[in-house]
Amino acid sequence: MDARQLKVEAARAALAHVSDGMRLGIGTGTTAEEFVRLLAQKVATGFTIVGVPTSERTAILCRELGVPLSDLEETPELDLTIDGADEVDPELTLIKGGGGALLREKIVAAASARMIVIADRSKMVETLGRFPLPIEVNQFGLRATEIAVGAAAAGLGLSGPVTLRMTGSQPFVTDGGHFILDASFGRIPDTRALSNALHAIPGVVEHGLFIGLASAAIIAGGDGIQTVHAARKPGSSTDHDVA
Ligand SMILES: O=C[C@H](O)[C@H](O)[C@H](O)COP(=O)(O)O
Repeated sequence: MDARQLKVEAARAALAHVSDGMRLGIGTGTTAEEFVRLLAQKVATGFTIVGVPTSERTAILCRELGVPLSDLEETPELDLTIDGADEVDPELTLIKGGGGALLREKIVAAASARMIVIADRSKMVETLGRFPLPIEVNQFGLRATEIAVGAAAAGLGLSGPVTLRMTGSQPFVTDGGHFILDASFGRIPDTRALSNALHAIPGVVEHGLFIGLASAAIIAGGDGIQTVHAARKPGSSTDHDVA
């Protein structure tokens, strides 16, 4: 099975958790897009859901395929969010934001009673950090924020290049109008400490560590589907908690 087929299988397994009438957070990225395609097929047969997209990109695909949409103003509490991830560890702490949607994704996940992550097995790691950590920052004071991010990491014994994400010759701009710094710190043994340190920097809008948000991960591999459940009650401890 190729990588795309694995994403489709994870998305298909997640669809089984979607019930008629649900208020659904809809993620961003290539895996989430496979979910949208399958969801649209179900909607076409009369299945009723309302979706809150986590990016303009996802909203466009949903509209094209006829998936009914709402937003968090109209529908501030969601039953379930289905989203992809860049890395997933055994505790279901995630790195997200490879597609630049981490801020809206985190807001939507936090507004959901449950979050199910869908991914192919290549995203499972023992310790997060192989994938550079996306950090969404205000455009104002970019250089100062970049230096503060490096210093915060150094305080935790982490180091590595922090680079401004580009699209061609221009900085990548998120749906919220911010920039993204990609931080290649390598292994992140204490995700909560890094989360707290990054949140203490005024120019940091949000970061791509999702702690305590995922309830389950549906992981597709060549040998089938594995569902990993979170050990703790989701929402009881989030990445905004002080350690
Ligand atoms: O900002 C993008 C998101 O966090 C994506 O969910 C993540 O990058 C995974 O994307 P993909 O399914 O394309 O690997």
